[in-house]
Amino acid sequence: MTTTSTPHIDPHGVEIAETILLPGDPLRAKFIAETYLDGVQCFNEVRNMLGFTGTYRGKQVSVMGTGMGIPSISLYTYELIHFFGVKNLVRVGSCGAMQEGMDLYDVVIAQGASTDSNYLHQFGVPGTFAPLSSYRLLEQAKRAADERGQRTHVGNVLSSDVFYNADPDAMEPWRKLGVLAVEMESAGLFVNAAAAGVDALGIFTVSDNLLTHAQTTPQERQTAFKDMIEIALELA
Ligand SMILES: O=P(O)(O)O[C@H]1O[C@H](CO)[C@@H](O)[C@H]1O
Ligand SMILES: O=c1cc[nH]c(=O)[nH]1
Repeated sequence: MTTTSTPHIDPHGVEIAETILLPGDPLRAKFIAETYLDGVQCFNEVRNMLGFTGTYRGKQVSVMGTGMGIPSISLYTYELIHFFGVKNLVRVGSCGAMQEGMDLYDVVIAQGASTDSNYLHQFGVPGTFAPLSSYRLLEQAKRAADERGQRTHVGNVLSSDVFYNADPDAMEPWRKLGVLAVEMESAGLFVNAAAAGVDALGIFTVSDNLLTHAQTTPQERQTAFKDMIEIALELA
């Protein structure tokens, strides 16, 4: 790749790995880099959307914040894929669980991402496109989780444009269709990956339970999601 910078990413000569972990929170990206990677170099500070490259068990891997919502993750992943040659994009996020039997800190792996966003309309399909994760990455992540004895929920998530919904029952139709959890980015990531022929996955930690209203603290959202991060790093 010959690109040196884009409007939102300026790596100033630092390489970006083919595999990247993508938390919404740039401070979670910094935490992951400082906690798990060796030989870390910062590759992006534009808009404080911190990105880092290092090695994990000898393999090069990058990690970068995406911001919140489909518009934000979509522009960063478009640039990472089309200008910097990134091939495996693994979102590591928090989510709100909406099915019985899901506890705080459980790990959710997205097989697909339904959405209430208009982002997919630009692709002009004469129907509804189902944004799916990469089967290869999904299988690897599930295997890594099983080997750790980690309880996981695999299935559909909802990538919503709305965090504070005017309708208190807005999640009910999705819940009735078996959607496991709500977050705000994966459908944009998955359709960008599909359009470019690269691989993407979403792995989440349950930070909120929409049925019981239990929730984790802001500090925990930044640093306490160890299982999800360690599973994602197995994909490097
Ligand atoms: O923890 P992150 O990765 O930011 O993900 C979730 O948290 C944010 C909302 O608090 C949204 O970005 C949602 O998708
Ligand atoms: O309820 C939640 C929790 C995390 N992220 C979301 O988008 N919603």
